[in-house]
Amino acid sequence: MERINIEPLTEEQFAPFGEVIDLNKAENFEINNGMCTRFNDLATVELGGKDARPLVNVFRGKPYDLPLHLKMVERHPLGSQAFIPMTKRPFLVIVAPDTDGVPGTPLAFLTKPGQGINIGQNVWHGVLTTLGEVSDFVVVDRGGRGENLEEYFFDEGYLVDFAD
Ligand SMILES: NC(=O)N[C@@H](O)C(=O)O
Ligand code: NI
Repeated sequence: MERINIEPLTEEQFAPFGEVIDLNKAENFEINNGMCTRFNDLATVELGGKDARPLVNVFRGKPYDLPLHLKMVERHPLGSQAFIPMTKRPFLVIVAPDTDGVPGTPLAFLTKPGQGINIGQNVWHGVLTTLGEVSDFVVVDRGGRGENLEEYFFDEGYLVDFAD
């Protein structure tokens, strides 16, 4: 089975697939008489299709073991999907390029503690992959009419782990 090594998440490498949400780099300013810092406009919410509206959700992810046998990636043709961790725990992000409607070789990234991601509309990705312990994420994605989930099951799949 082909192996995929997990790399540190960088804006550059993730740029073709979406945005990295990092409060250390985000636009921010003081509000409420200096009692609050607003980290502003962290990601672009993409909403396509009929009656589209943003959904604000919490996903409580159970931890996966490594090595991970990646059997499937999915995409959301009608909208983006942002994952913002509610705890400062790294998680695994898997994305893949599209080649004529079929995912190419996936890439695997490990976030820094507290970093989130916004996966672009119609971008192939692995489902939320939590590591270590059950973790909550704020997830902002698209609601409305139409089918917003396309799944692709690999013949053999990939073994995802840290390099030896
Ligand atoms: N199914 C669902 O809402 N979650 C997936 O889209 C995912 O990317 O985790
Ligand atoms: Ni998804």
